[in-house]
Amino acid sequence: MSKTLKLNNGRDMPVIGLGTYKGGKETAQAVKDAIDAGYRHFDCAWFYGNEADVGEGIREKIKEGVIKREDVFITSKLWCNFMAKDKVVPMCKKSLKEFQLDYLDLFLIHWPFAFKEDASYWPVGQCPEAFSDVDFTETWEGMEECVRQGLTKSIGISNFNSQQISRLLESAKIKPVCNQVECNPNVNQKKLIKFCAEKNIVIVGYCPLGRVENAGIPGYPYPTILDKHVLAIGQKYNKTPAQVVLNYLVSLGIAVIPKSITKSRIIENINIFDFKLDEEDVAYLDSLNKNDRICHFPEFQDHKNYPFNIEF
Ligand SMILES: NC(=O)C1=CN([C@@H]2O[C@H](COP(=O)(O)OP(=O)(O)OC[C@H]3O[C@@H](n4cnc5c(N)ncnc54)[C@H](OP(=O)(O)O)[C@@H]3O)[C@@H](O)[C@H]2O)C=CC1
Ligand SMILES: O=C1CO[C@H](CO)[C@@H](O)[C@@H]1O
Repeated sequence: MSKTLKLNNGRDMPVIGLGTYKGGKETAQAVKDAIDAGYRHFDCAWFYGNEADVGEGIREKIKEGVIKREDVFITSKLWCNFMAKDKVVPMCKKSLKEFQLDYLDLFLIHWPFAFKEDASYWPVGQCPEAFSDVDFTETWEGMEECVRQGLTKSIGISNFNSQQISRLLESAKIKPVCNQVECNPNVNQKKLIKFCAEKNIVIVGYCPLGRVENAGIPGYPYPTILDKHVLAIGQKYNKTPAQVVLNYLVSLGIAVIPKSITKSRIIENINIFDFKLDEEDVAYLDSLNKNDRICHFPEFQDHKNYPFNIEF
């Protein structure tokens, strides 16, 4: 069973969650395998188009008597085309309908930048026409309304930089519990983790395994789970490179959401709490940091709320 992190509203978030992006038709089975393996945290988004599949897996395990709804922590996210204040509650309700659930545990603003509602959902080649001026401070008022209406227990942000977080905190009535950002040894986010910890905001690390299926594609950072030295570190503890990397990330005080639809890997990725890396191994993993992201999307860098034009 996964450990938990305490959120600033007193709720607990399991440290290991199952990522679900591109889980495809295997998603419901992966969710069920994950529940059997001890996962109680599922990371989803309207943009992934698989909330119905995740909901199906959860409901089947509830029906089998393995879990109750309150045992699992379910996250979804608001996509960039729906950031106008009056769109937030309807989009949250839409996600709940897909899941066939009564409430979410966590609802996130997926990205700080907004697209026009009628633009494509991934408007590459259509910028800046597709950019919307709607600011995330306006969106946040809609997120707060979701809490008031009981649609979600907690709200948070994703892909926000430190300046954007400070600006949001100036007007927020309900504080974000977390900031979900890319985190793996190529971009270990130590500065952002420290900044957020000072504000009692937890970091959830996405692409923790460096999205290994993209290895070798030009422009993608080389996934550190394929690094020969990381393999050797794993052999020392009788652990796989993925387990080494996940253990390292969790030791930074964050939650992680590795995605897998492969039962053996789903089990592998949660069995990371029974060893502690030696200082020299941590130092090696630290040395891999280059602030090099998989999800940096330079096509949106002229948007006023693009998050990666500053260091963190
Ligand atoms: N907020 C945001 O903007 C973003 C959020 N996310 C979230 O974070 C999650 C994780 O990120 P993601 O991009 O999926 O990438 P990950 O870093 O989790 O890598 C997933 C890949 O690693 C493979 N894999 C899983 N476990 C192992 C293992 N033990 N050994 C070797 N290979 C393994 C998977 O294969 P297989 O499935 O075939 O087993 C898959 O190809 C997403 O699914 C999504 O939920 C991701 C990106 C952006
Ligand atoms: O959550 C996500 C999954 O990955 C996508 C594409 O790489 C991202 O755009 C998105 O934020």
